Amino acid sequence: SAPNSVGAQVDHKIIGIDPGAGLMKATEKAMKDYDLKDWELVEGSSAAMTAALTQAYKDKKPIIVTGWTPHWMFSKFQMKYLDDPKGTFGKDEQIHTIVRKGLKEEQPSAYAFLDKFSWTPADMEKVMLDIESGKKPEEAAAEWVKNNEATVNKWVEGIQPAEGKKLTLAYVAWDSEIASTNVVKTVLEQKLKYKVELSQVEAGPMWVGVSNGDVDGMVAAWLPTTHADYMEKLGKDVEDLGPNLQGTKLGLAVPTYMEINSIEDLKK
Ligand SMILES: C[SH](C)CC(=O)O
Repeated sequence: SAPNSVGAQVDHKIIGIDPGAGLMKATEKAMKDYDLKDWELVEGSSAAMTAALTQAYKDKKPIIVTGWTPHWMFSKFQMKYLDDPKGTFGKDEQIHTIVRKGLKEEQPSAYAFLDKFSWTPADMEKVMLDIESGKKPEEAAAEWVKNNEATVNKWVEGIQPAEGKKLTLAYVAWDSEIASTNVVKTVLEQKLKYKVELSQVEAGPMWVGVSNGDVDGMVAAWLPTTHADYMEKLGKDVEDLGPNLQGTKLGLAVPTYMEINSIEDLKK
């Protein structure tokens, strides 16, 4: 590509996240669909990607990252998704709550709440931004629960507290799921008196843990496309309680100070 092409400017690198994320599979597919032969998708983690983005943005340097909505990067920075004319990244998706088989019989209160839990991208982004600006996840979650009493009470209305019973939730350290899982933990503990343990794992082990009953559930299933592989393999061994958030989005994201507007522009 030309010496001052965007490829040359970013050393033909797209800064990705953990390899098990569906977003990474979608990006690999996009690199094929758009024939980005000499490009590399850098594997790492959500934290490493946001650190690289923060540094590049501070230095007003070009950077292309695997992005998703909800995410604080779109409110903290001036960011834009690259157009995806081939539709590789799919359309609006949802985040689902998935629980182990048997939870309904053994932990009816937790099951009833997890079935009711649902909130908006704005709710999630508020908690994410508080965590990004330095609050501990449990603090940001407790604050959101305190400030959203009406919503929370609707979630737990008529559900019997489960004094001291134990519950384990799995999640992957994506900024969005750190926020949602801590809010769910706070409600289970404060309102339903469960003792909740969080298990931070990669995406594959998260799905496997719920399917074999090692963990009680998770609120981190990006469907229908992003986690389609996991759902295909393990869907019959879990119970899908449906969406807890509507209107997610995946794609390649860049600071608005970059001229490019489409994935097609990466080929030049
Ligand atoms: C990075 S998104 C939160 C989820 C996924 O891509 O699997």
